[in-house]
Amino acid sequence: MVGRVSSSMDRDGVVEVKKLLHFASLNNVMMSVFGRSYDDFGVDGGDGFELEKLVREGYELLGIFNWSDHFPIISWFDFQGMRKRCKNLVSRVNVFVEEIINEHRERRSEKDGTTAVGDGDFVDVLLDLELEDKFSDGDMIAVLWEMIFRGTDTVAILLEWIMARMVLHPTIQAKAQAEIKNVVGSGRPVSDADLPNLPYLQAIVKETLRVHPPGPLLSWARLAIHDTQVGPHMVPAGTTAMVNMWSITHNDQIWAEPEVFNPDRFMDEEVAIMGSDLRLAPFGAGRRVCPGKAMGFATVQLWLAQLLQNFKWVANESDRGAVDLSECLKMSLEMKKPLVCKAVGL
Ligand code: HEM
Repeated sequence: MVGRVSSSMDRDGVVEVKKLLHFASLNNVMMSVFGRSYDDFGVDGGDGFELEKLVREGYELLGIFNWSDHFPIISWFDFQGMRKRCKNLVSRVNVFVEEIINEHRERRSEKDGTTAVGDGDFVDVLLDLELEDKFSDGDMIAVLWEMIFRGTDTVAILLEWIMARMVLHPTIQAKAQAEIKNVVGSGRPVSDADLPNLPYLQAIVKETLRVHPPGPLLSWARLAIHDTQVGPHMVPAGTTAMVNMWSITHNDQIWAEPEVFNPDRFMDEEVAIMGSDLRLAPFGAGRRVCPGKAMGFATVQLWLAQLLQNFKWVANESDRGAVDLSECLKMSLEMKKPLVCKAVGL
Protein backbone atom coordinates (compact mmCIF):
# COMPACT_ATOMS: atom_id res chain seq x y z
CA MET A 1 0.00 0.00 0.00
CA VAL A 2 2.73 2.45 1.07
CA GLY A 3 4.85 1.41 -1.95
CA ARG A 4 1.91 1.97 -4.31
CA VAL A 5 1.29 5.46 -2.93
CA SER A 6 4.98 6.35 -3.48
CA SER A 7 4.91 4.95 -7.05
CA SER A 8 1.75 6.87 -7.84
CA MET A 9 3.34 10.11 -6.56
CA ASP A 10 6.55 9.45 -8.57
CA ARG A 11 4.59 8.61 -11.73
CA ASP A 12 1.66 11.06 -11.66
CA GLY A 13 2.50 13.58 -8.93
CA VAL A 14 -0.89 12.78 -7.31
CA VAL A 15 -2.71 9.81 -5.76
CA GLU A 16 -6.09 8.63 -7.08
CA VAL A 17 -7.14 7.30 -3.71
CA LYS A 18 -10.20 5.21 -4.60
CA LYS A 19 -8.48 3.40 -7.48
CA LEU A 20 -5.54 2.43 -5.29
CA LEU A 21 -7.76 1.31 -2.41
CA HIS A 22 -10.16 -0.65 -4.61
CA PHE A 23 -7.41 -3.00 -5.83
CA ALA A 24 -5.80 -3.28 -2.38
CA SER A 25 -9.16 -4.12 -0.83
CA LEU A 26 -10.08 -6.64 -3.52
CA ASN A 27 -6.79 -8.44 -2.93
CA ASN A 28 -7.25 -8.32 0.84
CA VAL A 29 -10.68 -9.94 0.64
CA MET A 30 -9.47 -12.46 -1.96
CA MET A 31 -6.66 -13.45 0.41
CA SER A 32 -9.07 -14.14 3.29
CA VAL A 33 -11.76 -15.82 1.20
CA PHE A 34 -9.82 -17.68 -1.51
CA GLY A 35 -6.32 -17.67 -0.05
CA ARG A 36 -4.78 -15.92 -3.05
CA SER A 37 -4.02 -12.45 -4.32
CA TYR A 38 -3.57 -11.02 -7.80
CA ASP A 39 -1.14 -8.61 -9.38
CA ASP A 40 -2.52 -8.76 -12.92
CA PHE A 41 -5.60 -6.52 -12.59
CA GLY A 42 -4.42 -4.44 -15.54
CA VAL A 43 -3.38 -7.38 -17.77
CA ASP A 44 -6.08 -8.40 -20.25
CA GLY A 45 -6.68 -12.17 -20.13
CA GLY A 46 -5.29 -12.63 -16.59
CA ASP A 47 -7.37 -14.00 -13.68
CA GLY A 48 -7.12 -10.68 -11.81
CA PHE A 49 -8.45 -8.84 -14.85
CA GLU A 50 -11.46 -11.18 -15.11
CA LEU A 51 -12.15 -10.93 -11.35
CA GLU A 52 -12.06 -7.14 -11.44
CA LYS A 53 -14.43 -7.13 -14.45
CA LEU A 54 -16.89 -9.40 -12.61
CA VAL A 55 -16.88 -7.24 -9.48
CA ARG A 56 -17.25 -4.03 -11.49
CA GLU A 57 -20.13 -5.45 -13.55
CA GLY A 58 -21.89 -6.50 -10.32
CA TYR A 59 -21.59 -3.00 -8.81
CA GLU A 60 -22.78 -1.44 -12.04
CA LEU A 61 -25.85 -3.69 -12.28
CA LEU A 62 -26.83 -3.02 -8.68
CA GLY A 63 -26.42 0.73 -9.16
CA ILE A 64 -28.70 0.98 -12.21
CA PHE A 65 -32.26 2.20 -11.69
CA ASN A 66 -34.30 -0.79 -12.83
CA TRP A 67 -37.74 0.28 -14.08
CA SER A 68 -39.04 -3.30 -13.86
CA ASP A 69 -38.68 -3.17 -10.04
CA HIS A 70 -41.28 -0.41 -9.97
CA PHE A 71 -43.49 -1.45 -12.92
CA PRO A 72 -43.47 -5.28 -12.85
CA ILE A 73 -45.75 -5.34 -15.87
CA ILE A 74 -42.84 -4.26 -18.12
CA SER A 75 -40.35 -6.75 -16.63
CA TRP A 76 -41.22 -9.34 -19.24
CA PHE A 77 -39.67 -7.19 -21.99
CA ASP A 78 -36.30 -6.67 -20.25
CA PHE A 79 -35.96 -3.47 -22.30
CA GLN A 80 -32.92 -2.30 -20.28
CA GLY A 81 -31.22 -5.66 -20.92
CA MET A 82 -30.76 -6.16 -17.16
CA ARG A 83 -31.91 -9.77 -17.01
CA LYS A 84 -29.59 -10.73 -19.85
CA ARG A 85 -26.60 -9.01 -18.21
CA CYS A 86 -27.39 -10.59 -14.79
CA LYS A 87 -27.65 -14.08 -16.29
CA ASN A 88 -24.38 -13.61 -18.09
CA LEU A 89 -22.69 -12.35 -14.91
CA VAL A 90 -23.99 -15.28 -12.82
CA SER A 91 -22.63 -17.87 -15.25
CA ARG A 92 -19.19 -16.18 -15.38
CA VAL A 93 -19.07 -15.93 -11.55
CA ASN A 94 -20.05 -19.62 -11.30
CA VAL A 95 -17.18 -20.67 -13.58
CA PHE A 96 -14.64 -18.43 -11.79
CA VAL A 97 -15.55 -19.45 -8.23
CA GLU A 98 -16.14 -23.12 -9.03
CA GLU A 99 -12.63 -23.38 -10.43
CA ILE A 100 -11.20 -22.06 -7.15
CA ILE A 101 -13.35 -24.46 -5.08
CA ASN A 102 -12.17 -27.37 -7.24
CA GLU A 103 -8.52 -26.36 -6.79
CA HIS A 104 -9.10 -26.40 -3.01
CA ARG A 105 -10.71 -29.85 -3.23
CA GLU A 106 -7.77 -31.20 -5.23
CA ARG A 107 -5.23 -29.74 -2.83
CA ARG A 108 -7.11 -31.20 0.15
CA SER A 109 -7.45 -34.63 -1.44
CA GLU A 110 -3.65 -34.75 -1.68
CA LYS A 111 -3.64 -34.37 2.11
CA ASP A 112 -6.28 -36.16 4.22
CA GLY A 113 -9.25 -34.14 2.93
CA THR A 114 -9.18 -31.46 5.64
CA THR A 115 -7.07 -28.47 6.69
CA ALA A 116 -5.30 -28.10 10.00
CA VAL A 117 -7.15 -25.92 12.54
CA GLY A 118 -6.17 -22.26 12.09
CA ASP A 119 -4.85 -23.02 8.61
CA GLY A 120 -6.59 -22.28 5.31
CA ASP A 121 -9.04 -19.70 4.07
CA PHE A 122 -12.80 -19.22 4.01
CA VAL A 123 -13.26 -21.84 1.24
CA ASP A 124 -11.56 -24.36 3.56
CA VAL A 125 -13.88 -23.36 6.39
CA LEU A 126 -16.91 -24.13 4.21
CA LEU A 127 -15.40 -27.39 2.97
CA ASP A 128 -14.64 -28.42 6.58
CA LEU A 129 -18.30 -28.15 7.61
CA GLU A 130 -19.74 -31.34 9.00
CA LEU A 131 -22.01 -33.43 6.79
CA GLU A 132 -25.32 -32.09 8.13
CA ASP A 133 -24.21 -28.43 7.70
CA LYS A 134 -22.68 -28.96 4.27
CA PHE A 135 -23.51 -26.41 1.57
CA SER A 136 -24.42 -27.31 -2.01
CA ASP A 137 -21.91 -26.00 -4.55
CA GLY A 138 -24.45 -23.36 -5.64
CA ASP A 139 -24.89 -22.08 -2.07
CA MET A 140 -21.16 -22.12 -1.49
CA ILE A 141 -20.56 -19.99 -4.59
CA ALA A 142 -23.27 -17.55 -3.47
CA VAL A 143 -21.76 -17.16 0.04
CA LEU A 144 -18.21 -16.76 -1.26
CA TRP A 145 -19.20 -14.22 -3.91
CA GLU A 146 -21.24 -12.21 -1.40
CA MET A 147 -18.18 -11.92 0.87
CA ILE A 148 -16.01 -10.65 -2.00
CA PHE A 149 -18.66 -8.38 -3.36
CA ARG A 150 -19.71 -6.83 -0.04
CA GLY A 151 -16.22 -6.72 1.46
CA THR A 152 -14.35 -4.93 -1.33
CA ASP A 153 -15.85 -1.52 -1.96
CA THR A 154 -17.13 -0.80 1.55
CA VAL A 155 -13.55 -0.76 2.88
CA ALA A 156 -12.21 1.29 -0.07
CA ILE A 157 -15.09 3.80 0.07
CA LEU A 158 -14.80 4.31 3.84
CA LEU A 159 -11.05 4.90 3.63
CA GLU A 160 -11.49 7.34 0.73
CA TRP A 161 -13.92 9.41 2.85
CA ILE A 162 -11.43 9.29 5.75
CA MET A 163 -8.56 10.50 3.57
CA ALA A 164 -10.76 13.32 2.23
CA ARG A 165 -11.38 14.36 5.83
CA MET A 166 -7.64 14.15 6.61
CA VAL A 167 -6.88 16.53 3.75
CA LEU A 168 -9.65 18.91 4.85
CA HIS A 169 -8.72 18.87 8.55
CA PRO A 170 -4.90 19.10 8.83
CA THR A 171 -5.05 19.61 12.61
CA ILE A 172 -6.91 16.33 13.08
CA GLN A 173 -4.47 14.60 10.72
CA ALA A 174 -1.48 15.96 12.66
CA LYS A 175 -3.01 14.84 15.99
CA ALA A 176 -3.40 11.28 14.66
CA GLN A 177 0.18 11.31 13.34
CA ALA A 178 1.45 12.49 16.72
CA GLU A 179 -0.44 9.64 18.41
CA ILE A 180 1.11 7.08 16.03
CA LYS A 181 4.59 8.51 16.57
CA ASN A 182 4.13 8.46 20.31
CA VAL A 183 2.96 4.81 20.41
CA VAL A 184 4.97 3.26 17.56
CA GLY A 185 7.95 5.58 17.17
CA SER A 186 9.47 5.97 13.71
CA GLY A 187 11.80 2.94 13.70
CA ARG A 188 9.21 0.31 12.74
CA PRO A 189 5.99 0.09 10.74
CA VAL A 190 2.71 0.27 12.64
CA SER A 191 1.10 -3.17 13.06
CA ASP A 192 -2.33 -4.45 14.06
CA ALA A 193 -1.05 -5.11 17.58
CA ASP A 194 -0.72 -1.30 17.96
CA LEU A 195 -4.36 -0.58 17.14
CA PRO A 196 -5.76 -0.88 20.70
CA ASN A 197 -3.24 1.81 21.73
CA LEU A 198 -4.39 4.29 19.07
CA PRO A 199 -7.75 5.56 20.41
CA TYR A 200 -7.70 8.83 18.46
CA LEU A 201 -7.15 6.96 15.19
CA GLN A 202 -10.11 4.75 16.07
CA ALA A 203 -12.19 7.85 16.89
CA ILE A 204 -11.45 9.22 13.38
CA VAL A 205 -12.75 5.99 11.81
CA LYS A 206 -15.88 6.05 13.99
CA GLU A 207 -16.56 9.71 13.21
CA THR A 208 -16.24 9.02 9.47
CA LEU A 209 -18.62 6.05 9.78
CA ARG A 210 -21.05 8.45 11.46
CA VAL A 211 -20.79 11.29 8.93
CA HIS A 212 -20.30 9.19 5.78
CA PRO A 213 -21.72 5.68 6.45
CA PRO A 214 -20.88 3.55 3.36
CA GLY A 215 -24.16 1.63 3.85
CA PRO A 216 -26.58 4.49 4.69
CA LEU A 217 -29.66 2.29 4.19
CA LEU A 218 -27.98 -0.86 5.56
CA SER A 219 -29.13 -3.65 3.22
CA TRP A 220 -31.63 -1.30 1.57
CA ALA A 221 -34.85 -3.24 2.08
CA ARG A 222 -36.26 -5.79 4.50
CA LEU A 223 -39.57 -7.61 4.24
CA ALA A 224 -41.61 -7.92 7.47
CA ILE A 225 -42.69 -11.58 7.64
CA HIS A 226 -44.84 -11.05 10.80
CA ASP A 227 -46.91 -8.14 12.06
CA THR A 228 -44.35 -6.25 14.14
CA GLN A 229 -44.66 -3.40 16.62
CA VAL A 230 -41.78 -0.87 16.36
CA GLY A 231 -42.20 1.77 19.08
CA PRO A 232 -45.57 3.42 18.39
CA HIS A 233 -45.79 2.01 14.84
CA MET A 234 -47.48 -1.19 13.74
CA VAL A 235 -45.65 -2.71 10.73
CA PRO A 236 -47.97 -5.23 9.04
CA ALA A 237 -46.57 -8.48 7.57
CA GLY A 238 -45.63 -7.99 3.91
CA THR A 239 -44.34 -4.42 4.39
CA THR A 240 -41.01 -3.52 2.81
CA ALA A 241 -39.07 -1.54 5.42
CA MET A 242 -35.84 0.43 5.19
CA VAL A 243 -33.55 1.62 7.98
CA ASN A 244 -32.16 5.08 7.27
CA MET A 245 -28.91 4.97 9.25
CA TRP A 246 -27.70 8.18 7.56
CA SER A 247 -30.67 10.07 8.96
CA ILE A 248 -30.06 8.69 12.48
CA THR A 249 -26.38 9.67 12.41
CA HIS A 250 -27.23 13.21 11.21
CA ASN A 251 -30.07 13.80 13.66
CA ASP A 252 -29.41 16.72 16.03
CA GLN A 253 -31.71 15.15 18.67
CA ILE A 254 -29.19 12.28 18.87
CA TRP A 255 -25.83 13.88 18.01
CA ALA A 256 -24.65 17.36 19.06
CA GLU A 257 -23.67 19.42 16.00
CA PRO A 258 -24.08 16.45 13.67
CA GLU A 259 -22.64 18.26 10.61
CA VAL A 260 -19.34 19.00 12.38
CA PHE A 261 -16.53 16.46 11.83
CA ASN A 262 -15.30 15.97 15.37
CA PRO A 263 -13.53 12.69 16.31
CA ASP A 264 -13.18 13.97 19.88
CA ARG A 265 -16.83 13.15 20.55
CA PHE A 266 -15.71 9.48 20.62
CA MET A 267 -12.84 10.25 23.02
CA ASP A 268 -15.32 11.75 25.50
CA GLU A 269 -17.77 8.85 25.35
CA GLU A 270 -17.32 5.15 24.50
CA VAL A 271 -19.82 4.38 21.71
CA ALA A 272 -20.07 0.76 20.51
CA ILE A 273 -20.44 0.62 16.72
CA MET A 274 -20.91 -3.11 16.15
CA GLY A 275 -24.69 -3.11 16.46
CA SER A 276 -25.48 -2.84 20.19
CA ASP A 277 -25.99 0.95 20.17
CA LEU A 278 -28.51 1.99 17.52
CA ARG A 279 -27.35 5.62 17.50
CA LEU A 280 -24.48 4.39 15.32
CA ALA A 281 -24.81 0.98 13.68
CA PRO A 282 -22.90 1.36 10.39
CA PHE A 283 -22.59 -2.43 10.07
CA GLY A 284 -26.27 -3.06 10.81
CA ALA A 285 -27.53 -5.03 13.82
CA GLY A 286 -29.21 -8.30 14.65
CA ARG A 287 -29.35 -11.48 12.61
CA ARG A 288 -28.30 -9.89 9.31
CA VAL A 289 -25.49 -7.77 10.77
CA CYS A 290 -22.38 -7.50 8.58
CA PRO A 291 -20.29 -10.69 9.07
CA GLY A 292 -17.16 -8.81 7.95
CA LYS A 293 -17.51 -5.99 10.52
CA ALA A 294 -14.48 -6.88 12.66
CA MET A 295 -12.29 -7.49 9.60
CA GLY A 296 -13.51 -4.32 7.87
CA PHE A 297 -13.04 -2.10 10.93
CA ALA A 298 -9.56 -3.50 11.71
CA THR A 299 -8.40 -3.27 8.07
CA VAL A 300 -9.46 0.35 7.75
CA GLN A 301 -7.71 1.31 11.00
CA LEU A 302 -4.47 -0.47 10.04
CA TRP A 303 -4.34 0.99 6.53
CA LEU A 304 -5.16 4.46 7.82
CA ALA A 305 -2.36 4.17 10.40
CA GLN A 306 0.10 3.10 7.68
CA LEU A 307 -0.95 5.93 5.36
CA LEU A 308 -0.59 8.51 8.13
CA GLN A 309 2.67 7.11 9.49
CA ASN A 310 4.36 7.47 6.10
CA PHE A 311 2.79 10.52 4.46
CA LYS A 312 1.33 13.93 5.06
CA TRP A 313 -1.86 14.16 2.94
CA VAL A 314 -2.53 17.50 1.27
CA ALA A 315 -4.85 18.91 -1.40
CA ASN A 316 -3.84 18.85 -5.03
CA GLU A 317 -3.50 22.61 -5.49
CA SER A 318 -3.71 22.38 -9.30
CA ASP A 319 -7.25 20.97 -8.95
CA ARG A 320 -9.63 23.92 -8.49
CA GLY A 321 -12.38 21.96 -6.73
CA ALA A 322 -9.86 20.32 -4.31
CA VAL A 323 -11.84 18.13 -1.90
CA ASP A 324 -15.53 17.90 -2.77
CA LEU A 325 -17.68 16.17 -0.15
CA SER A 326 -20.74 15.73 -2.40
CA GLU A 327 -22.27 12.28 -2.03
CA CYS A 328 -23.41 9.83 -4.68
CA LEU A 329 -25.64 6.91 -3.63
CA LYS A 330 -24.94 3.79 -5.67
CA MET A 331 -24.83 0.43 -3.94
CA SER A 332 -22.81 2.26 -1.26
CA LEU A 333 -22.55 5.96 -0.45
CA GLU A 334 -19.56 7.11 -2.50
CA MET A 335 -17.76 10.39 -3.09
CA LYS A 336 -19.34 11.96 -6.17
CA LYS A 337 -15.98 13.41 -7.19
CA PRO A 338 -13.25 10.82 -6.46
CA LEU A 339 -10.49 12.13 -4.22
CA VAL A 340 -7.25 13.03 -5.97
CA CYS A 341 -4.63 14.47 -3.60
CA LYS A 342 -0.94 14.52 -2.81
CA ALA A 343 1.01 12.38 -0.34
CA VAL A 344 4.20 14.01 0.93
CA GLY A 345 6.71 11.54 2.40
CA LEU A 346 7.41 11.98 6.16
C1 HEM B 1 -15.94 -0.80 6.63
C2 HEM B 1 -16.36 -1.85 6.03
C3 HEM B 1 -17.79 -2.37 5.96
C4 HEM B 1 -19.00 -1.73 6.17
C5 HEM B 1 -19.23 -0.28 6.53
C6 HEM B 1 -20.03 -2.74 5.99
C7 HEM B 1 -21.40 -2.50 6.14
C8 HEM B 1 -22.38 -3.46 5.98
C9 HEM B 1 -23.79 -3.22 6.17
C10 HEM B 1 -24.41 -1.90 6.59
C11 HEM B 1 -24.44 -4.38 5.91
C12 HEM B 1 -25.95 -4.61 6.00
C13 HEM B 1 -26.34 -5.03 7.42
C14 HEM B 1 -27.84 -5.03 7.66
O1 HEM B 1 -28.61 -4.97 6.71
O2 HEM B 1 -28.25 -5.06 8.84
C15 HEM B 1 -23.44 -5.37 5.53
C16 HEM B 1 -23.73 -6.67 5.16
C17 HEM B 1 -22.78 -7.57 4.72
N1 HEM B 1 -21.40 -7.40 4.74
FE1 HEM B 1 -20.43 -5.73 5.30
N2 HEM B 1 -19.45 -3.94 5.67
C18 HEM B 1 -18.08 -3.77 5.65
C19 HEM B 1 -17.12 -4.73 5.40
C20 HEM B 1 -17.38 -6.04 5.04
C21 HEM B 1 -16.37 -7.04 4.79
C22 HEM B 1 -14.84 -6.81 4.90
C23 HEM B 1 -17.03 -8.19 4.41
C24 HEM B 1 -16.50 -9.56 4.06
C25 HEM B 1 -15.27 -9.92 4.03
C26 HEM B 1 -18.46 -7.90 4.46
C27 HEM B 1 -19.46 -8.80 4.16
C28 HEM B 1 -20.81 -8.55 4.27
C29 HEM B 1 -21.85 -9.52 3.91
C30 HEM B 1 -21.62 -10.93 3.35
C31 HEM B 1 -23.08 -8.90 4.21
C32 HEM B 1 -24.48 -9.48 4.01
C33 HEM B 1 -24.98 -10.12 5.31
C34 HEM B 1 -26.41 -10.65 5.17
O3 HEM B 1 -27.12 -10.25 4.25
O4 HEM B 1 -26.82 -11.46 6.02
N3 HEM B 1 -18.63 -6.59 4.85
N4 HEM B 1 -22.20 -4.78 5.59
